[in-house]
Amino acid sequence: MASGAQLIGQDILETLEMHTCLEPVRIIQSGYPNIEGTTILEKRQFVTKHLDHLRTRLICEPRGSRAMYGVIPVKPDLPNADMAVLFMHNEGYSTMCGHAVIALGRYAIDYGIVPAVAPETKVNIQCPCGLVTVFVEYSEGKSGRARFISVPSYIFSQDSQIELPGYGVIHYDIAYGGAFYAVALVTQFGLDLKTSGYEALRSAAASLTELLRKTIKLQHTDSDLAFLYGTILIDENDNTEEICNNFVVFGDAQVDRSPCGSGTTARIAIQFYKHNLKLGQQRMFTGPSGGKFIAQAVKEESIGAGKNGIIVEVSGHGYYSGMCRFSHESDDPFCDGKLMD
Ligand SMILES: O=C(O)[C@H]1NCC[C@@H]1O
Repeated sequence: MASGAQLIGQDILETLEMHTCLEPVRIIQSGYPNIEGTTILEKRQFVTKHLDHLRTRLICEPRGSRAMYGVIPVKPDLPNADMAVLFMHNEGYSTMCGHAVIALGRYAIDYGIVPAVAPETKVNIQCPCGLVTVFVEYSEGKSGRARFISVPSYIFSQDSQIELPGYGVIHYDIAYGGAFYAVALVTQFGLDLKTSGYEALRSAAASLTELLRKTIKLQHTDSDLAFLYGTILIDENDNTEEICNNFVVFGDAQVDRSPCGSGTTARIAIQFYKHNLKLGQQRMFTGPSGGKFIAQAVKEESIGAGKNGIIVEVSGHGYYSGMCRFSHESDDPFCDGKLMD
């Protein structure tokens, strides 16, 4: 096909495509209508209520897939934020996303949102969960690896158990890392992270998430954040120097290809508060793609009500993979996309 071919259809949406450890980061560049709201959580409510057809159009098939993940840049409402973002996935809008902020750190430099500073550029990104600071390596005109400092992570509940039909009694913790995750040992499901198939792992984790969403009540000072985002299946290496494996299933049975940045911060909180990790001690995490993050507990901080949380740093590398221009035709019965397998 000749380059410069004309795009047929209407309402062009332009995106920049990145990924971190294979987990997609589809960043809206143009075509989104004005997003109303003063605070970032009001903006998140606005897109949920009024613009969700654009999320499904961009995230679901045929433009995306069950595994697609997107970012909508919005105007920040915190004075020290360089940029603000909403995150979207196959079911709705996330409150935190580590793999995306790792990619967005580079994007902020390369697309002129912040001036590049060598050897490391600081970018403050306002996320629905709060302000996340990203430090991006920069040398010889090129941005690279990034480390982010997240909002405080903490254990919400620990050593709980529930009867999960088809699997038996499952013991789990719930931890917060900008979003709430259930964390459970994979062996309880009769599975193994290295040898069990992807589908078996996905459906085990999704079943636990679904049951817990129906049965437990989470609390957060912002009620918009008080929901269970997903489940992290882990193996028994919290107290060793081995690589920690994360199999993270979030949204509607969406499998994170990366080790999951926010899940990693939640997991570090569990390791730290269960005395399996000290301040400053680094751990390597890997996910289904084999891509790796390095994380460490940086310091404790009060989260109110006499409780402490842990500030976690996670590092990884995001990469550019292209740009897209999407359209739709008004007589297309699938113009707003559909979630398939
Ligand atoms: O890295 C993360 O935090 C995200 N990846 C997909 C699910 C989470 O939002």
